[in-house]
Amino acid sequence: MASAHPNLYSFPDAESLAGQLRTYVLRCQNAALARHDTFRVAVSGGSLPGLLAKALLASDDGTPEDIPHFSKWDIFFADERAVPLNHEDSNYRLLNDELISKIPSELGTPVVHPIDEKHVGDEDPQELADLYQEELMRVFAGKDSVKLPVFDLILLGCGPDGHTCSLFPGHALLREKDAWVAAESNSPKPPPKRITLTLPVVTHAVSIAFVATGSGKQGILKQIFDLEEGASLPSALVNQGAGDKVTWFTDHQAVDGVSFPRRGSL
Ligand SMILES: O=C1O[C@H](COP(=O)(O)O)[C@@H](O)[C@H](O)[C@H]1O
Repeated sequence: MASAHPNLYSFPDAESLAGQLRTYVLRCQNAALARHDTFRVAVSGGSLPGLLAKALLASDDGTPEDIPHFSKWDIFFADERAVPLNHEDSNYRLLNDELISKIPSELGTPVVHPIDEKHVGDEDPQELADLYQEELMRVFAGKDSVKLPVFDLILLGCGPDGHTCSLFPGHALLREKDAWVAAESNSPKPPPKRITLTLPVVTHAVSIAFVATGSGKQGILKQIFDLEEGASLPSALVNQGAGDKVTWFTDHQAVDGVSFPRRGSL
């Protein structure tokens, strides 16, 4: 368990949040490119892709640090629903519609790693999860044996029940220790069948960012940051496991009533 605390930021509106999210993501990108000339990022669905697109499709400020080098990006999904890639519930489709399809050609084209569509109709999503884990192993491990992949950045959402990725409160998947990708057959939020990165993979990343906005997140953020009873929620477990590697991007509405100290600028 990490001893340091997560970083909590709160902004007045989506524009200012998106501007700071851009700075943060591009700092992670630039550090990763300096380390290994590639940027391996996992992205969630829900409200995140829209804000991420707002951040990354904005004009640059003219400095070399402020340019997304998408041709160096490997984009994975922090979780995905067991539906075809063109389905309205697909996180791939959402990210593609919001961001990937709108990237100007001069910024390059990322390598995107979707789930294997052939298995979305399976009764049990385990094979879908296993195949996605194999894809991660191909990229992160090659011929070596690696205990856990090291994402440069994982971008997360936080549901009003405290779930993140497709890790839901009280589910056995929260205790998974070995698998990199796990199957969820009974998601309380539809659709029920999904795959998800596991908690050890999420907390092992170099950097982890949550984006949570709006009054609908108020109650759960208070539980996660201020109250003992929130300690077992999946998003709180990420805070506990990764400490100051975690940065929360919220708006004032979402953290209204939260006592945990927060800042307004990176
Ligand atoms: O079902 C999901 O929900 C979470 C949270 O979504 P949000 O709209 O409340 O931000 C999301 O992070 C996850 O990827 C998605 O599959």
